[in-house]
Amino acid sequence: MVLSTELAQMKERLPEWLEASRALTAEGKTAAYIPELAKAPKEALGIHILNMNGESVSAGDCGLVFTMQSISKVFTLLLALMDNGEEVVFAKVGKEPTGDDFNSMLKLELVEPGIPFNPLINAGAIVISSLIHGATPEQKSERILRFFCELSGNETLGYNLDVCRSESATAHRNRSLAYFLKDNGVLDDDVEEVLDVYFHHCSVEVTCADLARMGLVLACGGKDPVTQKQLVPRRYVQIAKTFMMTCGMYNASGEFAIAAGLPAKSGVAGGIMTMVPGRLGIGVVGPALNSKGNSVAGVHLIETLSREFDWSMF
Ligand SMILES: NC(=O)CC[C@H](N)C(=O)O
Repeated sequence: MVLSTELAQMKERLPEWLEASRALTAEGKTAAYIPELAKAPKEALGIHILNMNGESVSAGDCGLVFTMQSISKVFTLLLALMDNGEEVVFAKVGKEPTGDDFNSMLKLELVEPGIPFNPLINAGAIVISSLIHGATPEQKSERILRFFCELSGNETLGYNLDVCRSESATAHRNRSLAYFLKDNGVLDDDVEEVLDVYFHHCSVEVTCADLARMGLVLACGGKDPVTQKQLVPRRYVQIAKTFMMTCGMYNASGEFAIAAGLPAKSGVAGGIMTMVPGRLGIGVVGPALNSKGNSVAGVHLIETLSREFDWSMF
């Protein structure tokens, strides 16, 4: 009841807030280090918000299709935890934010034992890709895609292979990270095979509505509120949401936690998945990024909504 009132208020004000945030896209840039991502419409901004009763509101360019990029790391972490358990996963990746860029190598050399600080930076997510069960890279990717389909309630999710190839062709930094990890004894598998899995899950295409649904499952402790199916153990969802709060917005996570106070995960295609725990799933896209790699207008829009509706968890 209360929620419906909230959604009705949102529906009314959302277009105005969205346009105010859209103005910030002029300050941002699309990701250029993956050439295919540079083609995204820079001034686009869209949002979809879904509640547990299946009611939703959306505004702006919510029909835009984009690749998940780093948002996928939250879900590969969940699958790796389901495949291996906490002990195995956290022997290979840490639990701490880095304060460095998402693709930084710095701490891998500086801090013993040379494992990635957390599963949401590139180095950590590459290790997580290697922990997904499957006999071949294709089988691992297939399991990941199925899992994403289940969580989004969208059986038609697939890859953007142009983005996948574009990333693979220019992934000098991620290759360096992976070889470094191999040398540190953190990666057991063949580097190119692990990267193949990583590039594929980063290039899964979604809309804001898909992200909102996936966020809602996390907001509900791993239970799909539509089907009432427990898709992920609650404990693992707790872990994933904690990482989203501490590391989900890269090295702007502290700033975002203060401004919005919500678990969130961004990707370099401009997507942000966030949630109001126990209540709402939210998907946002705005391909123009700030210097930390987060959607400049998307961050502003979520911060506005959180302030207006007093969503901060703190
Ligand atoms: N921050 C991101 O979204 C990074 C994901 C991207 N695929 C990369 O590895 O660089």
